[in-house]
Amino acid sequence: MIEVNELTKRYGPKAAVSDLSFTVRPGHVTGFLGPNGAGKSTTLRMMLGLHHPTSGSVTIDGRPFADRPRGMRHVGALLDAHDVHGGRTAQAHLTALAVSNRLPRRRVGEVLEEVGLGDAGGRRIGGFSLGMKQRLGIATALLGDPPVLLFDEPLNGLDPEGVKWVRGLFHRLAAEGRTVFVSSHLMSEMENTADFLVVIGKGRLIAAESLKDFAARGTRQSVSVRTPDAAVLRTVLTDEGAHVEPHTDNSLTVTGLSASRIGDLAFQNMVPVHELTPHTASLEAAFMELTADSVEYAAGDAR
Ligand SMILES: Nc1ncnc2c1ncn2[C@@H]1O[C@H](COP(=O)(O)OP(=O)(O)OP(=O)(O)O)[C@@H](O)[C@H]1O
Repeated sequence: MIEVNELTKRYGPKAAVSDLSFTVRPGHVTGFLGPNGAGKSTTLRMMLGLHHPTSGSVTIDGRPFADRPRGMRHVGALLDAHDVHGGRTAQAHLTALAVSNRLPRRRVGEVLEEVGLGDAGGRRIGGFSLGMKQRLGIATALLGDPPVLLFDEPLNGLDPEGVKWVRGLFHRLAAEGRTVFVSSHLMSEMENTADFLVVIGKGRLIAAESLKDFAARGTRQSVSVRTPDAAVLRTVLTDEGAHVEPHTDNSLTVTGLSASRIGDLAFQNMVPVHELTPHTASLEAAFMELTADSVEYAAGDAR
């Protein structure tokens, strides 16, 4: 479990992270979402003891990461896929890390296979595509077989097949009981990847909850209803306190009542219903709404 307690990081007068508190639990994939510049990378670096907080603390399973002698055996991280020596082969890069962290050398072959780079182990990293570098970064995080895994934008540069593979891998790692914490600035990337979300904007916490609860915060749920007696049903639903928007094709868009309540009311008033479709709020819409005030640079800012 990762516990972030009232974490603040200032660079001069600017606060990159402000009074941030949240918990990341094992057994789930938790998405760490926020627009560009929200403070995700700064927070991840503080989790790993690479940046010192101005105030507050982060513990991983009860202790700061810096106090963990087992290092890569306890926490695996991918922070920047480009941060590797291009002249080395993937195999040499991982072997150096295995040796310096006293990990068994056999892990090198295992993790290369695991990330689909089994045939590329002998090639120089300088010739790797961004997607291959991401896979190598994931292999590095897995090298120590750690219970806690942190990934900064791991889906960047992956093709659709690669994205599908990463999602499967993260779900499997979480199902094994590990803590999997994954950052992204795109809700679309997290939608089928994470079970829980920690959302930040301008360094502050916006939400820490399940994906389902997060979606429910956004645009209100609406229901499409189609009926030959649109005028009658509109009156019935409005009397019940719903907001009803009529359309020319005998359909209504209703907010403020559930689909089942609308169906019951139509039945009680003998109004035939030809369609009743609930529309849940899109996650993207919820994310845009909640972070709208936190975007550092929006289109139209340039003058
Ligand atoms: N070393 C630094 N010196 C000064 N300001 C910094 C430094 N590192 C980060 N910042 C600022 O802190 C804020 C948070 O940056 P950070 O990289 O953590 O955001 P992020 O959410 O990871 O963004 P992105 O999705 O663009 O990577 C930004 O405004 C950034 O400009």
